[in-house]
Amino acid sequence: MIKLANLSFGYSKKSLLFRNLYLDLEVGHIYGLLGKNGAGKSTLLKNLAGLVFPNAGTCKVNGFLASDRKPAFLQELFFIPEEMHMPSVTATQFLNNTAAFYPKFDAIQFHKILAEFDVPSNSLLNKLSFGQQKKVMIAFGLSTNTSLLIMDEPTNGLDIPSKIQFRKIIASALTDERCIIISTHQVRDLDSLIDTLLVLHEQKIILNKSLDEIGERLLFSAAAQANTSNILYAEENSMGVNTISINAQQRYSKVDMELLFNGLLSNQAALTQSLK
Ligand SMILES: Nc1ncnc2c1ncn2[C@@H]1O[C@H](COP(=O)(O)OP(=O)(O)OP(=O)(O)O)[C@@H](O)[C@H]1O
Repeated sequence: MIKLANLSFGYSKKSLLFRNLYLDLEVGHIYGLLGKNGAGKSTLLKNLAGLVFPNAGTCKVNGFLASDRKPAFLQELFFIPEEMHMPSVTATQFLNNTAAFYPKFDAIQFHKILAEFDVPSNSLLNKLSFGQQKKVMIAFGLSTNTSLLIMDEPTNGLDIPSKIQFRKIIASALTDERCIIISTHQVRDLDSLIDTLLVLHEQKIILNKSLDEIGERLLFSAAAQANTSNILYAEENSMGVNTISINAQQRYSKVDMELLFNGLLSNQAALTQSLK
């Protein structure tokens, strides 16, 4: 559904944010996009949404060049940016004005998600709190039922119960016809939600792997001290040490995304080699 080929992009030609990027993403998945501050996560998402254009290479979504911004491309895409300017209309008025752009929009679903999030549909959007505004856009984005839903830092501004609800609502919205991409710094917010991890680092996608594959190849453990052989990365904490090692015995462990992300930044070669 998404194909980036040889994509290079920079806000100035002299300093590229991405160089010769290749990336294939499919429907039926929830991707989590991680990267350090300034790595270019939001910019990558904007390339996918056709909001900025590559300097070289192509970005195709559903077969359309994102930069062409054809109606058939736009009606299958919903992008929730990190920060939004909300109009002075109610959620119901927003639906009446905007839903027509999305042929698969489901108004019942919209009101249902708003109710689950406990957001009033008759208050002016620009008078809602930041977290409530986010919830309205998440509810709207999900209800468009577009084949591509992109969310940039969606949990930023949500309180703890809402984050739990967010995970539940997103998980239930995934279908075989839909691809959801979520960028965040709050790795824990993606727990039990994403199935594939993308890591953007130093102009490249250095990881694009399902959590199942990661768990097959790597073993994540916590111990009083590092006592396993084949340790690829270790982080000490007050309780002992968290490690990533080669999963030679095919044991099950839950992928610790934060540990893996830190490990990739400090021992990229060994970890990516083990994940090949
Ligand atoms: N419109 C713009 N014009 C020029 N430079 C920009 C613009 N938008 C972003 N940048 C620069 O591009 C780089 C990547 O920014 P981007 O927002 O994509 O990173 P990010 O990974 O999403 O960061 P964060 O995690 O801090 O949100 C930064 O150095 C930023 O200053």
